[in-house]
Amino acid sequence: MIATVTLNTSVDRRYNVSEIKKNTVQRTNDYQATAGGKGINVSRVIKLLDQELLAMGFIGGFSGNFIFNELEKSNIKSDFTRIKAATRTCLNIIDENNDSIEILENGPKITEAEKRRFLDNFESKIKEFEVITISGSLPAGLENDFYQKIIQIAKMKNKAVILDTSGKALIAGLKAGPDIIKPNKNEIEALIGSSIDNEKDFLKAGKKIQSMGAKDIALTLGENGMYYLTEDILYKVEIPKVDTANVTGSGDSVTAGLAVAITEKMNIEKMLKFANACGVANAVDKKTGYINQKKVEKYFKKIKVSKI
Ligand SMILES: Nc1ncnc2c1ncn2[C@@H]1O[C@H](COP(=O)(O)OP(=O)(O)OP(=O)(O)O)[C@@H](O)[C@H]1O
Ligand SMILES: O=P(O)(O)OC[C@@]1(O)O[C@H](CO)[C@@H](O)[C@@H]1O
Repeated sequence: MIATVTLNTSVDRRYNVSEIKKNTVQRTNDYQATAGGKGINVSRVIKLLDQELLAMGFIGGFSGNFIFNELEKSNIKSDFTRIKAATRTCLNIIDENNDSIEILENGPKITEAEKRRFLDNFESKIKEFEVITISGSLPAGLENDFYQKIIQIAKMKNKAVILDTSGKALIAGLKAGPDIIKPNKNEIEALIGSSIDNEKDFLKAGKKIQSMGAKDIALTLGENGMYYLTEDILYKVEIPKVDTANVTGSGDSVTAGLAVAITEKMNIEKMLKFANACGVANAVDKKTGYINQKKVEKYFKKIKVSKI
């Protein structure tokens, strides 16, 4: 079974407007609230790919109940740690040209007792999991090494870990040796402090990040596909040009695809095609963190993976 860890869950609110304007009231009928936070998107996509999973993390307040109920409706098993503070809300406002503004709340304060309850519960369940995905920012009150602690628990039992986070949480998480990290361009540039403009730049950055503890690095590049670096091989993944509807959650769909690929023991080239097909399928759909299996199959056939 796959476990998804979302410590900073969120009610994601999408608003589509004709034009994003300042200093005026805008009304719309085209809006939606979804259960979100990166790992919740990962959970939904894993479920849409027909894999068994357990969603873990923190939820609190009405917004936390919303997330719990939405997962129940989708038949996604969850085992959240309830917190006193309320789960956050994140906004995504999209105009007719698909330009968007995202406003992300930092998230609730987690207490010492809540932290302990989560870690104890995670540790008690670890033997049930084959792959663990860990996604998103850390809510307030959690130290930067919290993901590191979770990964250490997983690696003690030889479980595969995919980590998708940024900044100090990523730097600390690397120390515990995640099997795959999934940064996007901004995240990897922030991590190494220089820009990545070509394969050579990525190879240099990737080797440095591997020396910090990561095994494989999946660098997602939006419409430009992905680079994937293992211990000794750099792969380039080329994806088809598509008309996008909402790219939010595409990275999470890639994480879901990677987790499913590991569970199904796909070879690396198939895994890269499959994960990117999930990313593209999410990008063409209006819903956040959502894929249609038929579209995944369609894009899978159009994706090219080459060794560099
Ligand atoms: N405009 C696009 N057209 C086609 N495919 C896309 C597009 N944007 C993203 N994808 C697919 O999704 C993958 C992940 O995208 P991206 O690099 O934007 O991730 P991300 O920034 O982590 O996303 P998010 O944080 O919103 O989940 C890409 O590698 C690609 O396969
Ligand atoms: O604050 P985080 O956890 O980094 O990001 C949260 C978030 O922007 O990521 C998802 C897209 O990947 C959205 O559904 C969600 O609201």
